[in-house]
Amino acid sequence: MGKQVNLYSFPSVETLATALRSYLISCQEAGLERHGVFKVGVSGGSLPKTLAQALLAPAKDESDKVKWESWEIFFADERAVPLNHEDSNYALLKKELLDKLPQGTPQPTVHTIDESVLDDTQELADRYEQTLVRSFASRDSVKLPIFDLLLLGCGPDGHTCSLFPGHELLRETEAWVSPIEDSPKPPPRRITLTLPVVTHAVRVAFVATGSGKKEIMKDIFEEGKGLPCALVNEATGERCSWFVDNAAVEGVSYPKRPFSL
Ligand SMILES: O=C1O[C@H](COP(=O)(O)O)[C@@H](O)[C@H](O)[C@H]1O
Repeated sequence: MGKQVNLYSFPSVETLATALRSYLISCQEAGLERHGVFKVGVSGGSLPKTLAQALLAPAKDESDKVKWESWEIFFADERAVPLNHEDSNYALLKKELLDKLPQGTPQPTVHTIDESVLDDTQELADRYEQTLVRSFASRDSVKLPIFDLLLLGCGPDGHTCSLFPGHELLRETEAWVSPIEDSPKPPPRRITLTLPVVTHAVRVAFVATGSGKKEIMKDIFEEGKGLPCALVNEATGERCSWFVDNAAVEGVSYPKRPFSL
């Protein structure tokens, strides 16, 4: 396992959210410096709620400002459902965060899936890949997109994005976005960023909270076991940071670091 992965553990989700805010602002500023925008991929599951806690807090000062107008938001994975469906990762982000932005806040650019091709997951993935090509290819490497930041979750089975343990998709080397028709977690039909895209990001941050995650955290950090989250750790090393609460890492021997930027 990549020895330098940063594991930050906090006594509460509230303290985690405060640190996550500082981290996001620093990634935002680095993105702005790099290419004048901040390109971030977000996940579904429990992440949007914690993200909202981090980002909806009022700025302490000018240097703590979320520059929403510079944010280009993509989805690390998405379910093949309409954008207003309760299983949609976009709908979740909208409900938890986007709809709660104070009135008058400049809007981020949000890149959603093309709802007109939901019945064909390969086409859905191809069209989302084209969305990435339009945004990334001209400025970044055309071989792989380079996200400024990917915000990922960790499922209780060690999955991240819609990359599941033991699934053949973990061996994908060409596509940027792939379809999956047999997700073990419902709904079964989804699209996901592939592992090479995930591990190519400038920074990767996992957010995992609650005691329900502690067994899988032991597996990921102590044995790896080829779990998708462990594969990301191994490939990204110090570019990867985990924001967890103490409950999620109870009994995990991997050294925790005090949070610093
Ligand atoms: O199905 C999914 O699950 C993962 C993990 O979710 P969590 O609720 O355990 O945080 C999530 O990251 C992914 O985006 C989602 O589609």
